[in-house]
Amino acid sequence: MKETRTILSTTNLTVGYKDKKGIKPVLSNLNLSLEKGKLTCLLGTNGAGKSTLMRTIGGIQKPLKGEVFMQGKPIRSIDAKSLSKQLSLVLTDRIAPGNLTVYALVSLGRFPYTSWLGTLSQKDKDIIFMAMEATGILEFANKHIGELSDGERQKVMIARTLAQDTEVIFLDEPTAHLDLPNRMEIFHLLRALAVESDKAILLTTHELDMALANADHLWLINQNQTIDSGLPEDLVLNGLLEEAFQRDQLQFDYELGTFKRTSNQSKTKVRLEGDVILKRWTRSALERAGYEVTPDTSDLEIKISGSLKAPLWHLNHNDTTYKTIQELLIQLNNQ
Ligand SMILES: Nc1ncnc2c1ncn2[C@@H]1O[C@H](COP(=O)(O)OP(=O)(O)OP(=O)(O)O)[C@@H](O)[C@H]1O
Repeated sequence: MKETRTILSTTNLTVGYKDKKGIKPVLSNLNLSLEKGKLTCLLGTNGAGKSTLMRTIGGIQKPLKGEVFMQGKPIRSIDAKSLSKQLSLVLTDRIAPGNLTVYALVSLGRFPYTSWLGTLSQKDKDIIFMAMEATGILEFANKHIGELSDGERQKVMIARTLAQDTEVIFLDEPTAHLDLPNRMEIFHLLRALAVESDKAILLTTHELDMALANADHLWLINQNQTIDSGLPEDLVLNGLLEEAFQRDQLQFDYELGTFKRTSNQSKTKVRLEGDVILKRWTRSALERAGYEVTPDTSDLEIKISGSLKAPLWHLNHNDTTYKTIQELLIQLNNQ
C-alpha cells in the first residue's frame, strides 16, 4: 500500500469568530490536506483569513465547525505537550521578550523535550546549534532580542521553531521584515527543510513571486471564502490566482507572473521584435509609459538588436537607432 503523505487534514472546517452579536465565519467548508516533504504557501488578500486559519489548524483557536486532524487524530484530543512535539507555530503578533538573549530564546524551542527543570542535554544543545547555524544567527547568539533588527528577530523566531524539531511547521509571514536576499534565503531554507527533512511547512505570505517560485503547493483563499489548493502553476494557468486577487483595474500578466494596473484609456499600440529578455524590459518601460505592446503588425514598430550588454533600439517611424530605453521613450514622447 502507498504511504500517505498527508500529515494534517481538515474536514468541513469553518473558521471564524463568535461573540455576543453572533457568529462570524471567515472561511467555510474547508477540506484541506497538508503533506510531508512539501512547502505550502497560504495566499490571500488582507483580512481574507490567513492568520485565523493558521491559528485554528494550529490548535490555538476553536473551529466554528468541522474538525482538524493531526496524523489522523482530532487535534482537540491531543494534549498541549504532545502537540508541541508535532507542530510548531510562529506568529508575527507574538513579540519575543526583549530581555532574553538570542541563545535563550532559541533554547525555548526545546521546552517540549526537557524536564520541568529545563536542563538541556547535549542533543538539545546540538539541535539548538544547528538551528542557529541554518538561520545564520550564530554571530549574535549572546545579543538581547531587544537589540536586534526586525529581520534578525524574524530569523531568531524561525531558529526557535527549527529547534522545536516538529514534523509540521506553521509560519505567519516569516519574511515580512526581510530584504530581498534574506527573503530569498528564508524561502530557500524553508523549502530545503521541507524536502530534506520531510517536514510539512505551511507559511503565509503576501509575496506572490516568492510563493510562485518556491512553493510546492498553494492554498489560495478565493472570493467565496473558501480555499483552492494545487500546484502554483496550475492555479496560475486555470485563472484561479487572478480571480483570488481580482480588483478593478488590476490584471494578472501571464507572461511576467505579476499583477499590473490597467486603464480604460485607449493606448498607442507598438510591436516589438528582438531578443526575449530585451523585449521583456522594453515592454515593461513602454507599458508604464502608457503604450500597449501588441504581437500584431502596428504602425509603430521597434526592432531591438545588438547584445544584452549593448542593445540598440530601432524605431521604424524615423529610422533612427537609440542606445537606451530612456532615449527611445524621450523620442516617443516628442512625436
Ligand atoms: N479577534 C477577532 N475577532 C473578530 N474578528 C476578527 C478577529 N481577528 C480577526 N478578525 C477578522 O477576521 C477576518 C480575517 O482576519 P485575519 O487576521 O485572519 O486575516 P489575514 O488574511 O491574516 O489578514 P492580513 O493579510 O491583513 O494579515 C478579518 O475580517 C478580521 O477583521
